[in-house]
Amino acid sequence: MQDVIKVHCFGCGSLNERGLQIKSHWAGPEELVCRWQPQPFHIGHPGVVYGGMIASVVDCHAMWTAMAAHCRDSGIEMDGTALPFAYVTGKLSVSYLKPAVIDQPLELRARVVDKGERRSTVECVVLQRGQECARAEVIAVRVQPLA
Ligand SMILES: CCCCCCCC(=O)SCCNC(=O)CCNC(=O)[C@H](O)C(C)(C)COP(=O)(O)OP(=O)(O)OC[C@H]1O[C@@H](n2cnc3c(N)ncnc32)[C@H](O)[C@@H]1OP(=O)(O)O
Repeated sequence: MQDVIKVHCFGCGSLNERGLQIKSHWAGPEELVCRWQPQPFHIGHPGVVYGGMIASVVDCHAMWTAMAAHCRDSGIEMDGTALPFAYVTGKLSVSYLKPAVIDQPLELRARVVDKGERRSTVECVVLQRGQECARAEVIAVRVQPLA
């Protein structure tokens, strides 16, 4: 999905060479998936991924989930042309359930579970080797495109 909209975002921006360059894609009618391989410098405790990095990946993937779901619901094509809106993070709440090891990829699975006029509540689970290591609830708020 990030292949068609090129941005500088630290999480997903293909134009940010120091960013995480995450990619989110639909995996079924409601769920978006993102796979991300932590790098050795994303470490917190020895061998364990720094929790703030997990929050960052969740944050960006959740915004894409809100954005993609809104485009789908509104019949807006994500074809590379500028979108008439942006989503920003209003709230990000992460529960860390198990340490995530640094040398294995993370899989994020997110979906919109509730939608207000401009707010989308996104639930995201973070899996490693099939085990849930974190779970998050993110509030994404639709705003005018940011310059
Ligand atoms: C393609 C690139 C992807 C980039 C992803 C980047 C992700 C980010 O890092 S974004 C940066 C971090 N976030 C920000 O800077 C946001 C800063 N905050 C703001 O700009 C504002 O407070 C903002 C826009 C969130 C809300 O302000 P405002 O537009 O006045 O909202 P308001 O009218 O009060 O509320 C709109 C809706 O959002 C909800 N809402 C707003 N803020 C919150 C919040 N903090 N918590 C929960 N719900 C909230 C309201 O309840 C309301 O819900 P509903 O649609 O159901 O009625």
